[in-house]
Amino acid sequence: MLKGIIFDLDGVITDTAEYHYLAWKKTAEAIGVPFDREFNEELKGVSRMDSLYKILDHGGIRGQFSEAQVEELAHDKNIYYQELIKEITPNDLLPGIKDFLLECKEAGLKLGLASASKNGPVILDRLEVTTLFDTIVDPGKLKKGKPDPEIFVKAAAQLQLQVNECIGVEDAEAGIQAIKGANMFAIGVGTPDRMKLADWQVGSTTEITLERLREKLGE
Ligand SMILES: O=P(O)(O)OC[C@H]1O[C@@H](O)[C@H](O)[C@@H](O)[C@@H]1O
Ligand SMILES: [Mg+2]
Repeated sequence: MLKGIIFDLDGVITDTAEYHYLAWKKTAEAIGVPFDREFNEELKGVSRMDSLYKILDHGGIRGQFSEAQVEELAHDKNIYYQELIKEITPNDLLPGIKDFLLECKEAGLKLGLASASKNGPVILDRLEVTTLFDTIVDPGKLKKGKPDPEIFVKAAAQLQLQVNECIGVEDAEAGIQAIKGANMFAIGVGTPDRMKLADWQVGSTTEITLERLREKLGE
């Protein structure tokens, strides 16, 4: 029986996925690595350092950078990103998502956040939805990032629920793999070709309601 819902943040609750894209594009192009939306899909859900290594590998230039230089590039990306998220307000919540969160709370479901982003708590505050979440997984304490299921398994444990009592919501292919790896039902926000592994694919967050979810779960 459904008792908890575990959400990704970027691209599910707010459109910060676009800001990550812009900040990575600026970082990649500054070091001569071509960067487009197609390649960006591979970075969705992936931690800051792992994303940067993917970019360096994509350009075939990983060997040219010392560890300290890589740290500096990651730091620069985060500065660009933090500049972009400065002006976030509750108006930046993706359509329908606040209603869904409230609906779930009213139904007594527990809500968790499973985002790889270290900026997650600040963004939730700016969106004024922090108090709706019963738990937030600290991405700094994970051994493995998405697509590993660890973050979703941990979120369920923090909610004091079994994995089969929880479902996950994601917009990244790596995120859907993580949810499925945790043996949970996955809602995928995105195009059918990218959300192939999802149990329920939606093109927009407006399509997600508790009634429809219960129908999909057969409850
Ligand atoms: O750099 P941050 O804010 O810690 O975010 C890490 C990752 O967080 C994920 O939620 C995003 O999908 C990734 O694009 C991002 O790289
Ligand atoms: Mg995401």
